[in-house]
Amino acid sequence: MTGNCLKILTPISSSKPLLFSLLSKPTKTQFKTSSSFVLSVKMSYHKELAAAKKAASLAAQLCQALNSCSLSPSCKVQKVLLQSDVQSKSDKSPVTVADYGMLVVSGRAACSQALVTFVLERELPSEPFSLVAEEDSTDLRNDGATDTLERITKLVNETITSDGSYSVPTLSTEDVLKAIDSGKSEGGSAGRHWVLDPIDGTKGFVRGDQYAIALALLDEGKVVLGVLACPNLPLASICGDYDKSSNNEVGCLFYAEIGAGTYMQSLNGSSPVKVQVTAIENSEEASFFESYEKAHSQHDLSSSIAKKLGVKAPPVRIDSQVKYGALSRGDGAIYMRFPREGYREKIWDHAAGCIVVTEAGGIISDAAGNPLDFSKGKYLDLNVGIIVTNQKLMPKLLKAVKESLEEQSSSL
Ligand SMILES: Nc1ncnc2c1ncn2[C@@H]1O[C@H](COP(=O)(O)O)[C@@H](OP(=O)(O)O)[C@H]1O
Ligand SMILES: [Mg+2]
Ligand SMILES: [Mg+2]
Ligand SMILES: [Mg+2]
Repeated sequence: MTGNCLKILTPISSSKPLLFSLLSKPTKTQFKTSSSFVLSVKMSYHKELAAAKKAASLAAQLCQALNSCSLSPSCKVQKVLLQSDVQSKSDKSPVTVADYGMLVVSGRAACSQALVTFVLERELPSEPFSLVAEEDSTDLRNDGATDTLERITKLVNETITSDGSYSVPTLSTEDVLKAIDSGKSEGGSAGRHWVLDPIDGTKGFVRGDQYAIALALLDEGKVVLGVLACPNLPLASICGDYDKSSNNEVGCLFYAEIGAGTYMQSLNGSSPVKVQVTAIENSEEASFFESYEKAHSQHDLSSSIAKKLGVKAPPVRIDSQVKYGALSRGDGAIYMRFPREGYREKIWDHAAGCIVVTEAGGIISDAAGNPLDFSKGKYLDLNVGIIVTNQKLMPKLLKAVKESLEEQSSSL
C-alpha cells in the first residue's frame, strides 16, 4: 500500500467500514486489512475541528446577544430577577430549577445547544451524529414556556441567517426542541460522541462574569479535540494585576486536536497563536485557579494545599472551563477542584478543557493521580477531586494534595 492511496479499511474496534486517506495526520489508530495485517495509522480530526470551532463561535455570538437582552424587551428586570434568584439558591445548579427566572436561564443554555447541534449536523452531514449534552427540552415544553421558546427560536434563526452560510428554511419551534433533544446520547467507549456544555459557568454568565461554550469530541472513549469559546475572557493574561474593569479586548477561542497542540485566537477571528502552559518549576511562584462558587469546590482544602506548596499569590477565582483555557496559555500554574462529598462530575464540564490543557503541555488527574476517564458515560468516576498543572509541578502538587486530604480526614 502506498502513502497516497485511498482504501476501505475496518477499524479493529468498530464494525463500520471507513474510507480514509493514509496521508491523514495525528492520532494513531490500529486498522486491519482483509489479510488481517495490522496497520498503525494516524487519524485526523481537521474537518470535525473546523465544524466545532464554527459551532462554538456562533453559539458564543448568540450567548452575547442573549446577554445584551434580546431575549426579552424587559430584560433588565429579568437580569435583576435572575441574579437574586440564583444567589438565593447558591448551592444548586441554576438550570435545574424550573421557576420563571430559571426557565430563562435554561432557555438560554438550550438555545446555545440547539445552535451547536444545527451547525455540527450541517457541517458534517455524512457522519453519524451522537451528542452528550447538558440541557434538554423538558422545561421548554411546559405550557408556560411558549413565549420563551418562541423567542429562542427567533434568536437561533437570526444567528443562522446572520452567519449567511446556510440556506435553510426558518427553523420551527419543534425543530429547535428536536435539536436540543439530540443531546441525549449516553456516550461511552465505542464510536464517536460529541460532548457539549452549551453554557458552562451559568452563574458566571448570569453575573456577567466568565463562562464558556465547551465542545469536545470523544473517539473510542478518548477526547480527540476540544474547543472552548470564552466570550468574556480578555486576550491578555488575567494573572497578576488583572483588572476586570480595564479596556482589554475580550473574547477568546481555544482549540486543540490530539497530537497537534493548543491554539488561541480572538472570537473576532484574529490569527491563531500556539499556547503553552507555564514552565514554572518553583511552586512558590505558582498562582492557582479555583471555582468562583464556594459550593463547587472546597476553598479551605485548596488553600491548605497552596500553603504546603508555599504559594504566595492569592487564589484566582473564576467560573467555568475558562480556567482550563487560561491555564493553557500560562496565566496561572495550577487548577484545583474539590467538590463536596456526593457530587458527581459530568464529562461536559471537563472534556474540552482537558484536551485544551494537555495539548498545551499540561497534565490533569484526579486527587489520587489517575487520569480522567471519559469513556464511562456522562459521569466521570473520580477519586475526590481534579487537579491540573504542568509536568514539573505535578509530583509536588500530588504530594501536597495527599497530605492535606489525610489531615482533613483525621480532623473529622
Ligand atoms: N455542588 C457542585 N459541586 C461541583 N460542581 C458543581 C456543583 N454544582 C454545579 N456544579 C458544576 O460546576 C460547573 C461550573 O464550574 P465552575 O465551578 O468551575 O464554575 C457547573 O456547570 P454549569 O454552569 O454548566 O451548570 C456545574 O455543572
Ligand atoms: Mg448546569
Ligand atoms: Mg458546566
Ligand atoms: Mg452548562
